[in-house]
Amino acid sequence: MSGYEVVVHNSADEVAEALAHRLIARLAELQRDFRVPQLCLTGGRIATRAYGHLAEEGAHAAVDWSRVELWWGDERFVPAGDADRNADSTLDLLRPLGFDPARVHVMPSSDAGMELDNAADAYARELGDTVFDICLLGMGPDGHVASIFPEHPSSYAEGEVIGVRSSPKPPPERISLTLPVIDRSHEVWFIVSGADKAAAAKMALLGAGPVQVPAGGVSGVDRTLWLLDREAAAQLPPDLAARPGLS
Ligand SMILES: O=C(O)[C@H](O)[C@@H](O)[C@H](O)[C@H](O)COP(=O)(O)O
Repeated sequence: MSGYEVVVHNSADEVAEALAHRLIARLAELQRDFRVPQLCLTGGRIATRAYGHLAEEGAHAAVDWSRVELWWGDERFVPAGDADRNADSTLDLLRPLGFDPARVHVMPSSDAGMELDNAADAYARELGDTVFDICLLGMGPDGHVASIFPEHPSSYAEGEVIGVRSSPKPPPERISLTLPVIDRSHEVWFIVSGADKAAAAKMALLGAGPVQVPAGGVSGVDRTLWLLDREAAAQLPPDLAARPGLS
């Protein structure tokens, strides 16, 4: 288990740009070592902005996108094509990069012919013992990550992939990786923006437990990186946060 690094950017857009740049650099590095990087994506507004930057800048980068394996940390259990799906809009944005469909592991939609728990089990089988090189995570104002919510059965869940019911944030049914699977990632990168995240960021980084603040229960094996904007970092002790370029 790693300690964590905290980098504070001036704005949400700077966080999104920084994420895109870091992804390009790290994926290129992994490929130079002849690896097929395993990248786990997240939904949310800040991630979506970052994928926009990635699509623009990634086309000219030293990354062979057809040799990057894509996974998702969670998905809303709604029909394919529903505007609530994380993967559909992300793949639209990333289309210019030319990912290999065989390496794109989308979580099942609700119209795929499986009920929720079977769909979660199917994704667990697809995942097998995959270890993510990089797992991206947004964080909700309540400290939720993926679809693991505080004081909710999802925060106690065992296994690797779970069906989530009665999600405090709609839609109510979701599929999510569990904390143990996220924690076996080599690197976990949080991307967090906005004043409504400040209290949860503080609690997570100052050691709150995973049931109270799921984000606080997460760490990568080699690295746990928090990229925040100033608003989200507003309640952190001053000695905790580095400025960009220092890490
Ligand atoms: O499934 C969801 O309900 C959201 O995708 C959610 O988990 C999101 O990732 C975080 O709330 C951070 O999102 P923002 O980047 O939009 O703040």
